[in-house]
Amino acid sequence: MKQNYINGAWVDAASSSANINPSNTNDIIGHYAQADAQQTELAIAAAAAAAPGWALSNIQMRADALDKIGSEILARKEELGTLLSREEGKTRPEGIGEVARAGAIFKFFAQECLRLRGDKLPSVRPNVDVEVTREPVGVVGIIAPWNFPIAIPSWKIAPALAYGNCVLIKPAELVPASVWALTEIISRAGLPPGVFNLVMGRGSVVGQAFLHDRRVNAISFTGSAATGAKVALAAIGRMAKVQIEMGGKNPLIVLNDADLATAVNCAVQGSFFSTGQRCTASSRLIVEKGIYPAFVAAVKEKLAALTVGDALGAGIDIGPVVDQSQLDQDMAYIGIGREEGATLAFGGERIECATPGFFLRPTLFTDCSNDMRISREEIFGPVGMVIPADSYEHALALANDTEFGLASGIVTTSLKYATHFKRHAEAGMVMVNVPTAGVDYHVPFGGRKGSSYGSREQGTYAAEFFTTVKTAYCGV
Ligand SMILES: NC(=O)C1=CN([C@@H]2O[C@H](COP(=O)(O)OP(=O)(O)OC[C@H]3O[C@@H](n4cnc5c(N)ncnc54)[C@H](OP(=O)(O)O)[C@@H]3O)[C@@H](O)[C@H]2O)C=CC1
Ligand SMILES: O=C(O)CCC(=O)C(=O)O
Repeated sequence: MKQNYINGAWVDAASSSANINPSNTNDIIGHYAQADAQQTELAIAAAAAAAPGWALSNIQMRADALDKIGSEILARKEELGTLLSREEGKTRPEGIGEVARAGAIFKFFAQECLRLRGDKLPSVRPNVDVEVTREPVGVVGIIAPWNFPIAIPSWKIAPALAYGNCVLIKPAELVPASVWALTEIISRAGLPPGVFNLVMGRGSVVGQAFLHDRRVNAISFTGSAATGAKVALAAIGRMAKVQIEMGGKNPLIVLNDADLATAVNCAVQGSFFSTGQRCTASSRLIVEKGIYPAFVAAVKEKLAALTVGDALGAGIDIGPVVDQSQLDQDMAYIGIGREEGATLAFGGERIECATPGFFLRPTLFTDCSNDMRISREEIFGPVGMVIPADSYEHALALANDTEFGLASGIVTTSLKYATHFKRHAEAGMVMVNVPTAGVDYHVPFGGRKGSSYGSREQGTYAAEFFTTVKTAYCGV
């Protein structure tokens, strides 16, 4: 059994769960510990005990530890990327790319340790000094999803540690191996016991314990909108700091003046790569009527040339869906699209490969309307849909007509429309002539409306969540 890591020690749990390769369900990657409520309580107690000391720890020591972690991740990116692809199903190049991103994130936050800033200001009163400083929040409970098994945990863990917080992390049950491997690296970085704790187990047990224990000062969650709403309510109910990243129904507008190759590349990458299992996926392609026929024909041609198969295979463009339940959800939405009257222009069926896995042909619906369920609800699979638009103004109105607001993209050669779109797209991240998915690691990540709640993740903006502001007045 791969153990949990609590208070600086590897510990067995009462039970374990099998981690299964979605490309080949005969391949069991390993058995991973499942903490119960009692073990989770021990982890919370360890983190709470370590917090006061870690909050005052030397910033050079924190920077060195994070830098060491980042270096080892980068040095082992091929091995760790292979493991990631084996457990999650994105292709090996995508897995290696994600691991490299995780390494870069640790190195970025290693430097951020050294850049903690404050303000010293004159007071409006005579003979008084005012100082504004940032302090750690304390213990941070991290609840992670399955679709980015190492990048999302890293962009929560690295800033938490950099700003002097203790960490409790619960990876998604479907993908414990990447965070376990990351923990093994962190365990050798010289952090005091209790500063970093891995608590693998069920959301309903471990996640719930984080949410309801007052010693956990902040909760950083990424996952579905349904779970996110429950997490937010529980955290706010006891006044814990909370940051929630959820889904999207991200539009990509293609205008008549777009470069066709750029439009097709953005659409195919954004909608179908990583098996469409990205919250930033382009799940609504809103296409102006003048370019619509050429665009649909070119996307279909590109989809026909893609190879679906074992995530670890050479030359594979699209790996499997993550598990049976996600595959069932994708197939159910394909059925819904047909019933709603959308045209099934490509795919729509499972694929048999050499190994038993959850393979689905990339699927394209055309002639969709924005009020169909497939245009409003997040599918989270390799299913794209094309919605015709009469004009730029019509396309923008359709793009903004959604419950979500994570990413929003446009493909155009017009500076006027690009500039207008950047200003008027109701989303946290706006993309012009680049795919909606695939973001930088050093700038803020997050959305609006039903996609996100709380302050932004990543880049220097992460300090907002992982620190708390103190204003000190001093009579002189
Ligand atoms: N905006 C963003 O940044 C991102 C959003 N997502 C969204 O995440 C979803 C896919 O991820 P998925 O893992 O299925 O999402 P879930 O919401 O099902 O799970 C996310 C995490 O929450 C845990 N959890 C489940 N129930 C509870 C609970 N009652 N209390 C506390 N924790 C709980 C899960 O644990 P368990 O291990 O038991 O499943 C998992 O670790 C998609 O909808 C996608 O859009 C994904 C990535 C990024
Ligand atoms: O698009 C990206 O690079 C990151 C997206 C992400 O975090 C997600 O889809 O869960």
